Amino acid sequence: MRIAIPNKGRLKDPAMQFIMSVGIRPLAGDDRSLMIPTSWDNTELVMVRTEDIPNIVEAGAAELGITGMDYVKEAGANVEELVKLDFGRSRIVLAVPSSWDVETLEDLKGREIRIATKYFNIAKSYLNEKGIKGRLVKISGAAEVMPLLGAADCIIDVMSTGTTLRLHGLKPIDVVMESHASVIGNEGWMKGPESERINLLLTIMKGTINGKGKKMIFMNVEGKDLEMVISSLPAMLAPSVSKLGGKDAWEVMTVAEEKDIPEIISKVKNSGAKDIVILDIEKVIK
Ligand SMILES: Nc1ncnc2c1ncn2[C@@H]1O[C@H](COP(=O)(O)OP(=O)(O)OP(=O)(O)O)[C@@H](O)[C@H]1O
Ligand SMILES: O=P(O)(O)OC[C@H]1O[C@H](OP(=O)(O)OP(=O)(O)O)[C@H](O)[C@@H]1O
Ligand SMILES: [Mg+2]
Repeated sequence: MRIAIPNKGRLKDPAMQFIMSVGIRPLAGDDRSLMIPTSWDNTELVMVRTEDIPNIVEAGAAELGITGMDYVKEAGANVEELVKLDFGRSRIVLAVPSSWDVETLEDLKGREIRIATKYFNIAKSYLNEKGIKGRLVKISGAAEVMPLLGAADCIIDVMSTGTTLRLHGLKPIDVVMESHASVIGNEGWMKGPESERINLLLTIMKGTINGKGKKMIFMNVEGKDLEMVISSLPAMLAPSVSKLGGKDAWEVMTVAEEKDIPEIISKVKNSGAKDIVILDIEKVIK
């Protein structure tokens, strides 16, 4: 099985970290190697450009890939979004010069504008859908400088904090699309010879995401305090309680969100819990 992951850009590191957290370890090859065998049998990582991954997966050259959904849409690739990931979030916006007396899309109607973008296809269907007359200027990056240069009037580009837009005298007036990174698959993966292994891998990937930000908490509680401690705990279903040998004491175990841990510690300690142990959760497979 082949998994295509970005070899450059801002999705490269989080994608590799995600693959490793799933339990797939790249087996050291040359730093510049673009095909890397892994600790999983017959599973290799193919290191390619983020924007090429939708086409590579559509062609079946890799069964799975990690890329941005903006690039999936731009490529118009026939692939399936299989696992939504928690990185690569971005917003593609239409931005115009701040000096323009234009606040909404409506204000642009009737004007002939030139729009610089690397998202040519996304921009084309956006303009059609919104009924805006615009000539697209295809560029490969640094879109924000194009209006300053006079190469275009406006841009359609990625914005995250908005700093780059401001720095170049631009303001966003509409969100064209919201994007995030995902694991994508070839449409035919369910019928392919690798389908069982892919399915298992997807289950583990989802389990890894479910486990993020969750902790397991163990504590010892005397019988007289048990009810009070249990009532102050969250749980996926209910806390599990087991008797400690020989005395009226219990071990209580539950799963909680990391952000709730300080409050839980304070509550259960005040209710009489002792020997509180908190452990990381690697995966939660449902
Ligand atoms: N602030 C951001 N700027 C650009 N892309 C972002 C940002 N935040 C998230 N992304 C997402 O990351 C992906 C961009 O990856 P890509 O490797 O093409 O660009 P990059 O990191 O800017 O590298 P380069 O432009 O140098 O090739 C897209 O899916 C995009 O939506
Ligand atoms: O809203 P901000 O927080 O300022 O971030 C957005 C900027 O970051 C990216 O540029 P990048 O550095 O990837 O350069 P590129 O345009 O050449 O890809 C993106 O293309 C914007 O220019
Ligand atoms: Mg970039």
